[in-house]
Amino acid sequence: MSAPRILLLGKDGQVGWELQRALAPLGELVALGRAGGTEPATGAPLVGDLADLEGLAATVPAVRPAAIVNAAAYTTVDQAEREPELAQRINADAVAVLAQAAARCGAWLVHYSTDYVFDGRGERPWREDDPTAPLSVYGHSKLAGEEAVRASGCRHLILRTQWVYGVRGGNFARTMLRLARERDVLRVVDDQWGAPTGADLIADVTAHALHRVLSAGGAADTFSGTYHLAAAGATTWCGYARYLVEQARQAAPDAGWRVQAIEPIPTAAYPTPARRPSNGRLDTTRLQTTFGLHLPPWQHGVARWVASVAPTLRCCAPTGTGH
Ligand SMILES: NC(=O)C1=CN([C@@H]2O[C@H](COP(=O)(O)OP(=O)(O)OC[C@H]3O[C@@H](n4cnc5c(N)ncnc54)[C@H](OP(=O)(O)O)[C@@H]3O)[C@@H](O)[C@H]2O)C=CC1
Ligand SMILES: Cc1cn([C@H]2C[C@H](O)[C@@H](COP(=O)(O)OP(=O)(O)O[C@H]3O[C@@H](C)C(=O)[C@@H](O)[C@H]3O)O2)c(=O)[nH]c1=O
Repeated sequence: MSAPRILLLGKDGQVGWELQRALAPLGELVALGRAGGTEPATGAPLVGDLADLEGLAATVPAVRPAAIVNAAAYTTVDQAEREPELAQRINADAVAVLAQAAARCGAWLVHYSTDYVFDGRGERPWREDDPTAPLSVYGHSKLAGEEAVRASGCRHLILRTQWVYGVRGGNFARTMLRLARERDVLRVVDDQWGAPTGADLIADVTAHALHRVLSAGGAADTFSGTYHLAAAGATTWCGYARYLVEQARQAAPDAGWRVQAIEPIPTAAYPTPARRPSNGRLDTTRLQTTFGLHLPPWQHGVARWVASVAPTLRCCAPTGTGH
């Protein structure tokens, strides 16, 4: 039997970058960024821009994948409040196109969603079937994407994750390490809870789960559904920032650290255009029991990530005093 074809969209994002590595052993990977590419066998043009709905619809049958993994998304949470139509187009309309195309050609669709589909009430970790009630345009658009996948009837894995950091692209961790070298005091919200989750962990778990479903034959349908995927444990953005800076100071003591204090503040003291959930904790029991996984504590991945970026901190210590 020939190796299954996997169509990856969003190959240049934090998760997409790690997926290129993690999915490669599973089959023949056709990985597209926004600029698209060409079909390996025929040379036909392939569309990777999720805003091009027609092109996207034509790309899936041209590739004839066994699975589509969609890591492309509109992820700038505050900007989405000003661009709701674009967020909806990328995070929902394009996802609907992918899901319908997957249903037509019998492909699996792996799609990522977020803790921001919840309103953040209470303290109990959210389970997959808890009621959703997004607080932001981004959250609404991601929930609409989820609903489009379910409505299409395609076999799917919707993986809700959170607080992602990776070696590619911007993220909260990178911002904190920059600010800690520019400012004496950082003020960071201490009443929003979640688990920082590495793009590498997300990609590895995706590959593991996808391998299981692609090799399960007729029994695979039972895997189709929504799963929470986050590192174990929970902290606040402030707890996360403190851990990051502590680890980074140890890994790169000569990187020009300026910060003297990381002060905990309430959400109200850091106003943003988008509202964010206070409780974003995700209960990952379903994923762990279904796929026989054990997810590591969030500190493990963060410490590894800091070690990987430490050499760049040393060589790029900021020299200015800017605030
Ligand atoms: N980042 C996070 O903290 C979290 C992310 N998620 C979800 O995980 C998934 C992966 O996120 P992550 O890797 O962190 O996100 P990134 O923002 O790192 O990557 C998203 C990718 O999508 C691309 N993209 C944006 N618009 C388009 C478009 N119109 N056509 C094609 N590509 C486009 C971006 O390209 P470009 O750089 O050119 O804009 C980027 O490469 C997403 O579904 C996201 O919603 C869930 C929870 C938390
Ligand atoms: C820079 C900064 C942020 N903050 C706060 C603002 C906000 O409440 C929190 C996180 O800010 P960010 O904007 O970096 O993170 P944000 O973009 O909200 O991160 C989210 O991204 C999307 C894609 C998701 O799906 C979520 O799971 C989550 O990861 O930290 C401070 O308190 N102090 C600071 O100096």
